[in-house]
Amino acid sequence: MAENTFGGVIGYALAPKKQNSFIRDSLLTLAKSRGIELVRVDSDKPLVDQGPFDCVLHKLYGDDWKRQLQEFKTRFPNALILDAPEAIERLHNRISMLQVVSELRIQDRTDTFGIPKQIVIYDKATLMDPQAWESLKFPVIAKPLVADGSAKSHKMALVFTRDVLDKLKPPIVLQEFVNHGGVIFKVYVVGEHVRCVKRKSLPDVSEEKKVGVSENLMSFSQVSNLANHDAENDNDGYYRLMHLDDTEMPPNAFVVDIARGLRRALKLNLFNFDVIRDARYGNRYLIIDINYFPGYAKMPGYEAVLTQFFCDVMLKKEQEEQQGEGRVTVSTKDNEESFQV
Ligand SMILES: Nc1ncnc2c1ncn2[C@@H]1O[C@H](COP(=O)(O)OP(=O)(O)OP(=O)(O)O)[C@@H](O)[C@H]1O
Ligand SMILES: O=P(O)(O)O[C@H]1[C@H](O)[C@@H](O)[C@H](OP(=O)(O)O)[C@@H](OP(=O)(O)O)[C@H]1O
Ligand SMILES: [Mg+2]
Ligand SMILES: [Mg+2]
Repeated sequence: MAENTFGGVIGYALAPKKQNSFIRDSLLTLAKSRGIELVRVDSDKPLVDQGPFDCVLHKLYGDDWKRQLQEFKTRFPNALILDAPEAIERLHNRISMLQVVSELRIQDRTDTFGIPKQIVIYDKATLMDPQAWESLKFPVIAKPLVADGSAKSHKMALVFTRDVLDKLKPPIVLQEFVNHGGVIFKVYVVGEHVRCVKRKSLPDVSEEKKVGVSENLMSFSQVSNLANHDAENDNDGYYRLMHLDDTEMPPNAFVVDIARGLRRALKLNLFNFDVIRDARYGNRYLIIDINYFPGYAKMPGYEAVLTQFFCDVMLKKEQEEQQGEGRVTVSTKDNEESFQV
């Protein structure tokens, strides 16, 4: 969208860690130069008593926060909430999160996409029932069903054999581990903007390893965040070893189509998704994770991307108000509201 002059005030409500990484002076300055003021929401005070805000940008959890957003929306119907809590909640469960992928219809003759085979286990009894997982091929990754941003929700285990399943704590998702050359693609979405970057992932598991592992369960957490891997900052040689540099990116148009499809289906503006390329095929891509409001500051030039997005949001809000619709949100389901530029 072309540069516009519609500025506004955006209240941000973020956990301290997210605030530290996202709210940088470089972002504040650039946004300000385009008429966007970013103001911290004080979580010790009621949201309705703060502002006025044209928009509330948030990543906080819990019923009290949801109630506060609802109250704010009732009091200030023209204010935007980015994004709608009901839409975000879909990403808090690793099953509903990926269900949306199967709803996407994208025309591409060479590349295909989907999700790895997975099952959900709610209790120990089912976990110990061989029938429950007989359709799965090992190794599998055990992921907590809940993906609510807690440290616990990122604790995963690579499970090589069935006999260690009893060590897992349901509710979990068991997802087939797919070899993908040790490199993951992270696709950042900010409204219409889509950016794909390469990151470190788990290394492939060889056929020998599948049968002869000494450790049948390997725990890990946030592997793609472990270090900043780029060619210049390759302290442990991973970049060179895993050929991160040589790894071909997925076709950009294909990635953009998936991103836009997901955005529409999820009714979200701010998210990223993790994609791996199935090493068995080379043109088959699997979406394994979708995250609300990810670490945008890790995206090169995030200040310009976010600032443009804020301007686009303000422009669209202004246009819709001028059209006299009064309401700028698009109603979807009962109680669910979303806004997309
Ligand atoms: N099915 C799979 N096959 C191969 N590797 C996988 C698979 N699922 C996950 N991984 C690896 O495990 C890592 C963590 O998985 P996932 O992205 O689901 O967890 P997460 O904690 O939600 O991550 P994030 O920090 O991105 O939120 C991935 O980045 C990838 O390296
Ligand atoms: O703490 P939760 O709510 O789970 O969110 C995390 C996401 O799951 C991760 O995907 C973010 O890291 P990436 O931007 O590298 O995906 C990660 O980014 P951060 O560590 O920079 O904040 C978080 O946003
Ligand atoms: Mg992930
Ligand atoms: Mg995640």
